[in-house]
Order: sequence, then C-alpha cells, then structure tokens
Amino acid sequence: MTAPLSTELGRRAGGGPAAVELRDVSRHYGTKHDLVRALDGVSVAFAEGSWTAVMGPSGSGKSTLLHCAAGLERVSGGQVLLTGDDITAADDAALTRLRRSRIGFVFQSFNLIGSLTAEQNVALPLKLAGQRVPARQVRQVLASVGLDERRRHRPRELSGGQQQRVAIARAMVTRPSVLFADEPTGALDSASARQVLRLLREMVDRAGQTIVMVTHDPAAAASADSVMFLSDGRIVDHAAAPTAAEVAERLARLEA
Ligand SMILES: Nc1ncnc2c1ncn2[C@@H]1O[C@H](COP(=O)(O)OP(=O)(O)OP(=O)(O)O)[C@@H](O)[C@H]1O
Repeated sequence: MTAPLSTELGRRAGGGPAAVELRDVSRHYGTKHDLVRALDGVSVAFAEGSWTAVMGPSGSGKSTLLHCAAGLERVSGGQVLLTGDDITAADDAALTRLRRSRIGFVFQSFNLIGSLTAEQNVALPLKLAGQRVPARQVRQVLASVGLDERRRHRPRELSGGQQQRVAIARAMVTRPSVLFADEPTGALDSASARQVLRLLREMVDRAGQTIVMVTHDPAAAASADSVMFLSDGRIVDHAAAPTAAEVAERLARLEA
C-alpha cells in the first residue's frame, strides 16, 4: 500500500496560516461491518493565493475532501482549519455563517436559480447573510467575469460557460477566503472550459484568491499551480505545475 503523504501546497506568503488545512482527516461511511474509508488520514495545507487541483480515480475521495474542507460535511476524525481557525467542532449555525461569508462553492451543474436574473443570483448570498446588497458591488463582480451586459438575463438565456461564470461571480461576491470548485468545467465545451479556467487564473494572479478544484480533466488540472492525487482516500502523489500530459500519465498509473 502507498504510504500516506503529508503535503503543503503552493507558496505561503509571509508564513501566515494556510487558507485551509486538513490535519489527519478521516471520513468514514457505513457501519463497522461495511465501512467505507472515503478519507483516510489526509493531511494537507492549501496556501493562501494558491490554486490546487485534486485528482484521482472515481471513488478516491475527491468530493468528500472538498466537502469536508468546506464544512459541508463533518469529519470522522482529525481537524479542519480555515485561516488558522479550527472549524472541526463548529455547530451547524456557525458552519452556515462560515459558508455564507468565508467560503465560496462552485459546482459542475452551476446550481443557479432559474427564475432569478444573473444579478439576482449573484446578490443571493448577500441577501441570505442578511446583508445590504450594494448594486455596484454586484455589477462589479459580474463585470469581472465579463457578464455586465448580461446581468438581466435568466440562466436559460445564457450559455453553459456564461452560467458557470455567473456561478463563479455568485461565489465571489462575499469575497471568500477560499473558493472550492467541484468539476467546474465538467459540463462545458472546451472553448467555454478554457474561458472559465482563464478566469480562475486571473482571480489567483490578480486578487490572490485561493482555489481548491476537483477535476477529472488533465488540461484543467494543468491550469492550476499544483495537482494532488488521491487514491483510496489517501494523498498518494503531488506535482507542481505539471503539463496536461504529465497529469494524464500519473492519473493513468493510479487507475491501472
Ligand atoms: N453518503 C455516502 N454514503 C456512503 N458512501 C459514500 C457516501 N459518499 C461517498 N461515499 C463513498 O466514499 C468514497 C469516496 O467518494 P467520493 O464521492 O468522495 O469520491 P470521488 O473521488 O469524488 O469520486 P468521483 O470521481 O466518482 O466523483 C466512495 O467509495 C463512495 O462510494
């Protein structure tokens, strides 16, 4: 069996706490007789301003890692820290507040509300958090994803790539410490996927955004600063700035 790998990913400016850190995290499902170790002793620190891709065979624990790191799922053991704050034992109300203010999430299927316009979708996290919704801020965020002109459109009037950019704007409107993305390009054609990846790159380079992204696509993974590989709930490999071909080759070895 491959030994678990403890790893620190990305650059760490000024030695401050990592944007997100998992310490010896495990997540089990099922019963004693039928136990699935979705995560099995994962230790990893995602540095502020870094973009990490998470890869691995189907069922290796990628989504579980993202959900545990984002406080969407509770861990069975270990600790989760968000900019140094231990959120492992936070109660549901605290986790909800956290997800509304410090964490952004983007899904493969966009998850926009069909009856709301782009700007209403983007404003939603602020409304849910009981905050004032400054129209200028909403327009700015939509402009930053290149969709100011489309702000009055509903999701069905937008292409898949445009919908995903609205979803990214919605995740960014609260200025989260970390953006988690689960297969953000999985439902997009290659041109739209490239556009979304360029946008994520700009967010990292210009605004110092931290991004943790699950993907099956070696080309998408190669857009990140580094790639970590999971297998059977453990980190088994990582690579700094690999090419798509290198990513595909490492993944094929894990799937063999
Ligand atoms: N709610 C659940 N109940 C039981 N088992 C679960 C649950 N969620 C995940 N699992 C199991 O945990 C393991 C890891 O699942 P996870 O979805 O994290 O993998 P993944 O790497 O994201 O897979 P994929 O690439 O297919 O989306 C799998 O064996 C899965 O069947």
